[in-house]
Amino acid sequence: MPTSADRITTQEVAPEAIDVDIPKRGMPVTIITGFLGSGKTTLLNHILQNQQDLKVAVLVNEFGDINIDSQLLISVDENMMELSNGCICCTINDGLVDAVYKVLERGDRIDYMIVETTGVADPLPIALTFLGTELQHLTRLDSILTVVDSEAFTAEHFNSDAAYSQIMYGDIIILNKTDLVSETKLQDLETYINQTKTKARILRSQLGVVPLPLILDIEIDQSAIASTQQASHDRSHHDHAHHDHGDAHTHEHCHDPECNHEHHHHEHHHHSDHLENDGFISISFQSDRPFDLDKFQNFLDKKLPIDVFRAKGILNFANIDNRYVFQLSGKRYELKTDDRGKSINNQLVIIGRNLHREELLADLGNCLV
Ligand SMILES: Nc1nc2c(ncn2[C@@H]2O[C@H](COP(=O)(O)OP(=O)(O)OP(=O)(O)O)[C@@H](O)[C@H]2O)c(=O)[nH]1
Repeated sequence: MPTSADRITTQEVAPEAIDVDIPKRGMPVTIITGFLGSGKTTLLNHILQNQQDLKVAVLVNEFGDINIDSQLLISVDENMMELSNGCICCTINDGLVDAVYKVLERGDRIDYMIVETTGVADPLPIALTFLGTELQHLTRLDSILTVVDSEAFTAEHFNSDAAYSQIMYGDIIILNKTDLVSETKLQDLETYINQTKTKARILRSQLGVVPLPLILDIEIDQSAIASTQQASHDRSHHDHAHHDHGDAHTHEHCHDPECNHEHHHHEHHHHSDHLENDGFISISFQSDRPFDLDKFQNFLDKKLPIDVFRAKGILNFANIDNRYVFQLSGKRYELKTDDRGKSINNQLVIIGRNLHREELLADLGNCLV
C-alpha cells in the first residue's frame, strides 16, 4: 500500500493549484457492506485504530432515524465530526454525493475515504454513484468489502435481495465472527460463496481483524461489479429511477432542536415509514428518562418479538452512572458499559420484519422509570 507520505507528496506538489471546488482528485474509496449486525462498524473501528498515518474520512449511514454508529465512533450531533485519531466522520443524511463533496471540499489532508453502508443496503447503487456520476473524476473506487456474519448467514440470504447483492458485488468477502462457528461451517460457507460467484476472494476474521494491506488500497483490477456488468446495468436503471444522486439511503431525521435538550421531558418516538427494505423496518425510540434495568431485561427476555433481527442503542439506567452500549444481533445481545459518562437521552433503534410499532414502543415506554 502506498504510504500516506506518498500521497501527501503528490497532493503537496502544487498546493496553490488545488481547486477549492475539487481539491482531491482520485481519492481512494472503500465501501464496507454486509448484512445487519455482520460486523461492519467493528471492522471500521479496527481500520481506524490501525490505520497509522493514513488520514481517513468515513461516511456512515444507518437504517434508522438515530445514527448510533457515528455516536459510537465519537459523541457528536453534527453531520461532520472529527474523530479522536484525527480522522473525520460524515453522516450521509443529505445524500451520498453531497457527503462526498463535503469531505472533498475540506481544506485539510485526507488520504482515504471509507463508506459504511446500512445493513439492508444493496451496495450497487452506492458503488455506481462513485463510478457513474461526477464523482468518478474525483474518487477511485478501490473495492467493496462484504462482511458476513459466519454464524447467522444462510444460503437464503435472510430472504433479502440486498444481502444477495452484498455477496455478489463484494470484491472481498470477509467471513467474520469466526469465533462463533466451527471450522466445518466456515468451509461450508467458503464452498457456498465460491459456487455463488466466480473468483471470490475470501478472508476470515474475528472482530473484524484482518491485515489492512489486504483490504485497503488494493486497486482491484477486475472488480466484482465489472464482472457482473449486465446485472449492474439493469439494476442501476432500476435504482436510479428511484433515487436521485444514486443515494438510496437518505434518512428522515428528527429536526427538533429540543430533542437532545437536558430538560426535555417528553419521550420521542421517531419513525420513518418509508424505510422499507426487503420487508425490514426500523423503529426508533428516544427518551430523556432512564430505563429500569430489571424491566428492560424482562422486556428483552419475554417481550422482544422473534422478528427483531437487529437492535442497538445507547442506554441509561436508573441509579447507574455509566451509560451502556446495547447491541443485539440475531439471538445474541450484549450490554457494555461505556465510560463516556451518561448520555443525554436513551436512544434505541430496533430493526426487523413484521414488527408492531406501537406495541413495541409502548413496551419500551413501560421500561422507563
Ligand atoms: N462474537 C463476535 N461478535 C462480533 C464479532 N464482530 C462483531 N461482533 C459483534 O456483533 C455485533 C454487531 O457488530 P457491528 O460491527 O455493530 O455490526 P454492523 O454490521 O455494523 O451492524 P449494522 O450496521 O447495524 O448492520 C456487535 O455486538 C459486535 O460486538 C466477532 O467476530 N465475534
